[in-house]
Amino acid sequence: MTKLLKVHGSENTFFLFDLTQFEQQPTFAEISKLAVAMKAGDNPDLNNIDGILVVQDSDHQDCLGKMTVVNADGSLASMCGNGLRTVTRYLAEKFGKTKFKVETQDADLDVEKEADLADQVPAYGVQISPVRFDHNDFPFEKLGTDEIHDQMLPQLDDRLSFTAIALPNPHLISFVSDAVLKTDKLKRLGTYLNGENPYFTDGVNVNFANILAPDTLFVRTFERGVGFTNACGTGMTSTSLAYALNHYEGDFDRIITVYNPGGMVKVHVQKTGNDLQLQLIANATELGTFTIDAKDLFDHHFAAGTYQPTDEEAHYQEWIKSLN
Ligand SMILES: N[C@@H](CCC[C@H](N)C(=O)O)C(=O)O
Repeated sequence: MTKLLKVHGSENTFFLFDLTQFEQQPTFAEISKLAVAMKAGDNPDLNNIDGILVVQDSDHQDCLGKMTVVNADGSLASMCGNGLRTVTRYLAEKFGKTKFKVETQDADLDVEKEADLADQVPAYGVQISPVRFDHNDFPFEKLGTDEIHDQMLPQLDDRLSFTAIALPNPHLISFVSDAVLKTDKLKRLGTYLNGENPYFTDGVNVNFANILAPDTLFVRTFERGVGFTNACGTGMTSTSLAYALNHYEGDFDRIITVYNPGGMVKVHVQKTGNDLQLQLIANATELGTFTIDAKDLFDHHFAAGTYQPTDEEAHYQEWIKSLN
């Protein structure tokens, strides 16, 4: 039987799919179709996911595994911060290690176990890298600039200023008022920039952030390949970096607290000269296991499978209540 583990980081929810359980591994084309079919189906245990996190063996030094991110629309993403925490927990428990590396598309990232946030709310810290600003590294064009640092882009909005950062998946960030957060501006901009448009031809994750207090943010993200999500790890990390670059001159070493619709994370942002180091720290929650015959899974006969929940979500929700 095939097992898929349902997980979340700040309610950014995925099926973690360990391909090492197969003698003959499925192709990414099959996994992309699986993500789309799960999302389109009417099974509430399966259709509320943001994507599939594929775990494979890695032959890179110190890496316990490799993570590949498949968005809910079947497209591939170069990185996923919330997903990486859940993959880190999975590999940590599988191999009995607390500090190691995980191979991702563009980098082997340092990951580690952190202190639990509360009883049965385990937390992990993951490095987010590389950091890119230049339009040659992640496509944006016709905006009249090679990099976008807290600047007005009248092509996109007549009032907001923006920063663009790739980690290495692409993010557009705007610091907005609470009033703007309550409008449909994020939905309209996110939908536009992830459809056919002349500026971000490969789409972009769009993040609107509200500054709640010094080093404390609320971030909402319209994700490429997904739409609105409860939280986007690289979105919150890129937004924390944009905040620190806007507020601190020279070198800095700050812990930014970021609230999101699904919970709260900490982002450690460090700048030393030209070197930028980013770490995302928050929960890695296991919601349940979906067990199904491989043929039924890839034929999308999901009714043939069974879903067994854990009781971790109740503990996570208790922790959320304790934040208020
Ligand atoms: N939710 C993720 C980012 C997922 C990838 C994104 N949809 C993209 O296509 O870039 C995160 O937690 O970082």
